[in-house]
Amino acid sequence: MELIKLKKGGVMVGTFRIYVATTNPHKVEEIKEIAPEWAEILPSPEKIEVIEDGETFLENSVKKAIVYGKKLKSPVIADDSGLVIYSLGGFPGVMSARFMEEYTYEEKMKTILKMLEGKDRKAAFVCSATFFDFQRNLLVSVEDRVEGYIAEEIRGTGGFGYDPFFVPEGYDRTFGEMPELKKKLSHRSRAFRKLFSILSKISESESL
Ligand SMILES: O=c1[nH]c(=O)c2ncn([C@@H]3O[C@H](COP(=O)(O)OP(=O)(O)OP(=O)(O)O)[C@@H](O)[C@H]3O)c2[nH]1
Ligand SMILES: [Mg+2]
Repeated sequence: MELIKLKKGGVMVGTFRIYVATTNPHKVEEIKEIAPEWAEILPSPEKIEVIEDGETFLENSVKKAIVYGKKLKSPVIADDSGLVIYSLGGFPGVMSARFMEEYTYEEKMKTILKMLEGKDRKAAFVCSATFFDFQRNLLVSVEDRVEGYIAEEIRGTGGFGYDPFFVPEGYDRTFGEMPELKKKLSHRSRAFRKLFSILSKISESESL
């Protein structure tokens, strides 16, 4: 059975509805911006509690996809992502959201800037993107990252989370100062472009 019934004689005959297994609306917006025309990306109709006890972005991404996919009985995509600072041993990593959870991102970033005094500032954003189709018991996971460094100060108000102090490689402005470039450069757009391209290939192979 074709994964994505979209084309008859090369003509688009429909879209493939996919819910995003997330509580983070910024993620839904960023995934929508890069999704292919055949994918109808929607926020989950319900917020489902997922204990993110995985040690890696991959484990948490797969867990979110399976928990939401089983509950919604619909195809879903999930994203577990975070900031990795190499000189701090990969901190905050999978704890990026839970680090100083009760504080603002401004306060979180100020604390990390203090931790980085005199240290190497190389960092990366990492995103593990997972597709899960409950009916077909099909799960696909990919991961990608954007390398960069932590700026000396917080700059810009675009994007979300730690964007205002992350400078992607090859640029001198933070994601917070150039949110429009995230679409091209970010860990999320890279990971989900990879994922959507794999799903297209699976669908094409099934219709062969
Ligand atoms: O500045 C940022 N720009 C980004 O593009 C980005 N992507 C992830 N993150 C940070 O990493 C954690 C995600 O944690 P996370 O994957 O568990 O997501 P979340 O808890 O927000 O929602 P959910 O998907 O788990 O429901 C959060 O602290 C985010 O701030 C980012 N920060
Ligand atoms: Mg989370």
